[in-house]
Amino acid sequence: MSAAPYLVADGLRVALGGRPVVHDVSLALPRGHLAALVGPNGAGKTSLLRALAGLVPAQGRVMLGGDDMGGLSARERARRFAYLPQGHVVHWPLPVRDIVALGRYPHGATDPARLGRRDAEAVDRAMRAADVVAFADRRVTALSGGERSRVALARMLAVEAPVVLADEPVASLDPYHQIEVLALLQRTARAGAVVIVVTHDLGLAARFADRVLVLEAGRLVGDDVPGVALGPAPLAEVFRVGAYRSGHEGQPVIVPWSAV
Ligand SMILES: Nc1ncnc2c1ncn2[C@@H]1O[C@H](COP(=O)(O)OP(=O)(O)OP(=O)(O)O)[C@@H](O)[C@H]1O
Repeated sequence: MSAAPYLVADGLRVALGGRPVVHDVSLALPRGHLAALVGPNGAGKTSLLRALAGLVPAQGRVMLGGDDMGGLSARERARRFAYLPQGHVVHWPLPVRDIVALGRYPHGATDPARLGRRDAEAVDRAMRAADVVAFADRRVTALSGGERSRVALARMLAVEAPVVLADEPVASLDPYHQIEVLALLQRTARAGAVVIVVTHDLGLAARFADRVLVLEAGRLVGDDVPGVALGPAPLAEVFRVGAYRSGHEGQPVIVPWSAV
């Protein structure tokens, strides 16, 4: 695992409706790392992810492996940045396999019924990883909310992009699948991707992230290992909570406990 920065953002600024919502954010993340992006409601987490993926106009620069992302076509960006939007639920009455196959669209696979071997293998890998093989042939509209979330995750994984940006991917999942999905995103990172996961679950962030990015009112106010970025002072100042703190199996345990 190389510690050299791979995804680099320099002075990112986003304004929405004429109001600045991301202020001068710079970060540098190596391949192999899972970063949790945390912060109170409205802090700008979604806006920052979308700016990294080039999905919202932003000032500043995003570099990937030394390449400036500013000059790339939308399709090339879509191959490099797999993005799972917040609360993404698929409403089209299509079979799960076809929805997952849409993840191969940036690679030129425009017809889910006629995938080439590499695309079909990527779709199978993604369906196995997200644990949706059992309902591969069912229409996605006939699945539960949590099952649909995993289909959306599989579609994102099928891109097999070097950067994975997942906005609250475990919000609607049961505890088993929350842990499974974060373990899966951690494995995706270990296999060489940069993974950024937005979450409000500080316990899961502490358990799975190599690094925690703390956003407050559009500014990056923390960027460190979980035990430091989610230490007592930032929890009180940024999140206005006190927490029970311990350790288990070498990982920090942080359970938000009281409003302060
Ligand atoms: N289309 C928009 N036009 C104007 N302001 C917007 C728009 N979308 C979001 N905002 C504002 O931008 C700020 C950042 O929103 P963003 O969704 O990035 O925050 P967030 O940290 O992801 O929030 P949450 O945790 O609630 O999902 C908020 O103050 C929000 O009200």
